Order: sequence, then C-alpha cells, then structure tokens
Amino acid sequence: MTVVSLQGVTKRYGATTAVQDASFDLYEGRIHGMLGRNGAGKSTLMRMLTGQDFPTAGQIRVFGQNPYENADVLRQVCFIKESQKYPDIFQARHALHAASLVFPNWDADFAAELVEEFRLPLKTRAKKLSRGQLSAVGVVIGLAARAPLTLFDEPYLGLDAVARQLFYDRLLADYAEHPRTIVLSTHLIDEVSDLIEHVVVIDRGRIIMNDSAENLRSQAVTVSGPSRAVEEFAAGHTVLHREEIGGFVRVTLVGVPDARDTDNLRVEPVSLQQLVVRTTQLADGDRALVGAKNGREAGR
Ligand SMILES: Nc1ncnc2c1ncn2[C@@H]1O[C@H](COP(=O)(O)OP(=O)(O)OP(=O)(O)O)[C@@H](O)[C@H]1O
Repeated sequence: MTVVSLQGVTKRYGATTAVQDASFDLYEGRIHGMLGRNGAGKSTLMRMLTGQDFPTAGQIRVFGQNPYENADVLRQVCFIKESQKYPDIFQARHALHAASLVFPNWDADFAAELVEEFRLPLKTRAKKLSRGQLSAVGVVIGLAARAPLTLFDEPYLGLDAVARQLFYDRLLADYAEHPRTIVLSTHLIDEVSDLIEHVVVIDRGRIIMNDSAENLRSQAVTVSGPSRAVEEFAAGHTVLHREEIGGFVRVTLVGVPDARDTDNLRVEPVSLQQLVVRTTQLADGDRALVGAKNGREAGR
C-alpha cells in the first residue's frame, strides 16, 4: 500500500529550483533510502512530506491527505533531522518526555533501553551535549516513537561507528517486530545498503532512480578482462563507468542480468553505492536506461 505519493512536485526558492517535477511513491512497511549529493533536494523533499514546507507546484499525499497543517496526518509522522534545535534549558529527558506526549505509539521501555545503549546523559542540558549525543537524542526519539511514517534526515551523522551500527541493528530488529514506513536520508550508502528495500535518488532536484534495491542491484554488473573481450561483451549495453589499466579494462554495465564469468571475463555484482554514484555521474540523457524513471516503480 502507498503511504506517500508525489505527483509532479516542484519546489522553488526564488531563483533556485530545489525539487523539479518529482513523482514517486513510498510504500507501507518498507525501509526507503533517500539518496543524493549535497544540495540535491533530499531535505526539501522530506520537509514537504512532513508538512514543514509546501510545494510550489504538484501534489503531495501522505496517508491519502495533504500533510501541510494537517494534524491527522502529522500525528502519524516522526521527522528526525541532524540540525534539530532544542530549547536551551532542555535536557535530553525533557526532549524524550515531550516526544512521549506527541507520539501515540511511544514505547517508554524501549526508549529507556536505547538511552542506556547510546550512553545518553539524561540530565545534561541540550546545549552542553556533544554532537553525537545530540544525534542520539534524535535517534532514540525516532525509534521509540514507532510512528507509522518515520523519516531520518541524516540524524546519525554525529554518531561514532559503534553507535551508528547500534542504530542500524536496533532499527532493523524493531522494524521486524513493528513494521512501519521508514525513510533514511544518508550519504553513507554502503552502511545502509543491507537495510534499504527501496531506493529513491535525487540529483539537482530531479528523481533519477526510483526502484526496489533488488531490481537495481540485479540490473548492473562490472565486467573485467582483456580490453578486446570486454569491449565485445559491452557492445550494445549502457556503460556506466569504464577504467583501463594497460590492456586490462573494467566496465560497469546496465541491463545484463544473466551475465556470467567466461574464460577471460570476470563478472561481479555492483554495490548499491557504486550504482548510485555512477548513475549520478552519468549524463542526463543516459539515465533513463538505468531504470531511473522520474516516475513510479515498474510493475506497480
Ligand atoms: N530555505 C531555502 N531557501 C533557499 N534555498 C534553499 C532553501 N532550502 C534549500 N535550498 C536550496 O535547495 C537546494 C536543495 O537543498 P536541500 O537542503 O534540499 O539538499 P540536500 O539534498 O538535503 O543536501 P545535503 O545532503 O547537503 O543536506 C540547494 O540548492 C539549497 O541551497
């Protein structure tokens, strides 16, 4: 079932077009990755989905309704962002208490466990918390709120590697027990690639990939071997990337799902991070060939 639906959404700030003609759906009970380079438009999209901003053109539906100033929708939505500000006198426990009043599914026991695990000092004022501790406040709220639609806009950037892994593990375990719709915006694609089930990539305001992670991974491979054999194999396919050392060539290809090793060619899967990076680097005209529709996921 569709939880979020965007149709032709554009957002302009003066001369800057932050989001251009974006159409895509997000689905109930899935973890989505919202990926893209700095300034691509991810936060702008998330702000519009959570009623904190409105589109210049186009239509947004969240749980079937316009989210802007819509209390019915917004009580089902939790938006955690990196730059979250708390009142100066707030301690972490105040932020958690406020969240417990706002979110109907709040699990106080789960929140207490997470506070322990993230070593979050509850009685330190927010302005004296470290960057990582502030991130942990957001992560604890985002998880314990169990909101039907939960968006994390890189809130875990301040977390160290151990705490980030803890976040991924706890998110996955809790999501398995309490399925809900999750959107993660991140630059750490390799770290979240096992979590993400559906990928939306935005670049310069345009949606350039929108598909299940499984479909995307099965579309691309790297093929390496002697130059001539690789070129023959690659003929007729979209080449996302090409590197050459001496007579040895390695290409990233799209649209060869059944490729297998041969005597002189080595075929390897492409990581989600490589696929996103290479596709983002491609010229606009070639992107349509990477299953990167500015539209809805195929077959839905
Ligand atoms: N309130 C605003 N006023 C003017 N321009 C804005 C505003 N918010 C965003 N923009 C512009 O819109 C574009 C998209 O910004 P956005 O914050 O959505 O990108 P992002 O993908 O979240 O980037 P990052 O990964 O760096 O956080 C940028 O060019 C940014 O400068």
